[in-house]
Amino acid sequence: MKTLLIKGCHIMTMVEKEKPWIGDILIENGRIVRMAEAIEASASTVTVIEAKNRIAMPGLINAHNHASMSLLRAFSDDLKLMDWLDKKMLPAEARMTREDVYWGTLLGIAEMIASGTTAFADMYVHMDAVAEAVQDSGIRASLTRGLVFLQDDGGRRMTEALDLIDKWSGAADGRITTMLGPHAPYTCPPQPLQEVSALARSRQIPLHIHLAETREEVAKVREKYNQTPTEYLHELGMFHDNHVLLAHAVHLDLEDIGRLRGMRGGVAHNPVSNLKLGCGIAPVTELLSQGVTVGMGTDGAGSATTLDMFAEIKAASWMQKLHYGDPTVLPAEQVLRMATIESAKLLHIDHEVGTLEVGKRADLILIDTNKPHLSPLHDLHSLIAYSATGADVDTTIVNGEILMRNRELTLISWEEIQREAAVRAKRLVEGL
Ligand SMILES: N[C@@H](CCSC[C@H]1O[C@@H](n2cnc3c(=O)[nH]cnc32)[C@H](O)[C@@H]1O)C(=O)O
Ligand SMILES: [Zn+2]
Repeated sequence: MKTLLIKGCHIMTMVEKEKPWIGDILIENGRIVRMAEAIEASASTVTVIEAKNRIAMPGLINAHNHASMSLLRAFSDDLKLMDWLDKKMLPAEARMTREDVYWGTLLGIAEMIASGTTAFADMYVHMDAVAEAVQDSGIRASLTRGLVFLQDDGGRRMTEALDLIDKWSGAADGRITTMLGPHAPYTCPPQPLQEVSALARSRQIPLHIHLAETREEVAKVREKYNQTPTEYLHELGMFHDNHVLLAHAVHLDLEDIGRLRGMRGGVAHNPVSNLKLGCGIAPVTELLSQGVTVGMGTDGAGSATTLDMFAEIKAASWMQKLHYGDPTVLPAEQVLRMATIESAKLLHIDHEVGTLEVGKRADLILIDTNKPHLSPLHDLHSLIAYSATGADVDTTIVNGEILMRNRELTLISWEEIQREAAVRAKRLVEGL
């Protein structure tokens, strides 16, 4: 039996309104089996982590990503989203081989593990390679083959999407789950969108889609269908009896927010990507007040340039405070819950992860507070939300397995990833 004992840490469970306390965490066979003030190591205990000055919290969950786009980081910044996508990303992506996607995804995963992310939702191509990277690295992920329906491809994308689901759902000790991923309202006409929604409903597969990211998108959809993007999806019946993960949801009017009320799934807020692309401020406070689940993601490193969820946590809270001119909006504990348990709900894995609770999977991180910018220890939620960065995470654990210890990756080799990524990244963007 694999046993891990973490001793003497501040335990921040992220269960609503629970105050942090100091104690030990016992992990057996990938699950948290006990949390108490003092737990003695037994003979079968394999590993003991002395965690004085550390804060233990649930691993962060990145609810919207294209991990392999890490290969395109800092290649074409400061462009409008549609130019960025059409002129830079899509041509570079058209060159990507399966091996490129494997190494690109590992690059993204290395960054995620090193900044305290233990699960992510990914929409991309060559998803077999993404799944293999998830399997090899020990992280958890919800995977979907992105479906753009602009040209007839003889059903190839859809076949790949279904193959991913059949082959990888529940794989890697249950670390891999899958979704169906129509890309966005402006790349998916009504008929295929309706078909994918119906298929998702009949097979009870969650959906993952971009929504209302830019003003241009709103104008495009208005011109084509005389509807808002949210209305378009709603009228097609997508939200009816489907779990839907909506990425962005920046441009929603009050009626749109009403359309999302009571939906299964919810919104993945990507504040840094929205800021950097000048998209706008998503109506997070209104969505929350209507009871819509709001989690958090980074989007690909091609736009956000970093996969550090601590940057998203700060941006999310500060954007709402700025928007309302009110510092009481989106407080520390709530924004941390968005990056953990609320994101877990979007990935449909909240029964297993997202809080530190006995019986749940041991997906957790240790943050080293023995640093000037993390002292003193007044309110730990505030400290983590507003002062910590990904580089303060010193240990990352998924399913009870240590993926990073004292900032050293354990299962994957940074040297190898760096070497492979550098060569591939160069080839992908040559001449673009
Ligand atoms: N191009 C693929 C579909 C890939 S799905 C994931 C796509 O989302 C794209 N993407 C990344 N970030 C964003 C974003 O912020 N908005 C819209 N699309 C994005 C990304 O470039 C990638 O092409 C095909 O035709 O089969
Ligand atoms: Zn995206």
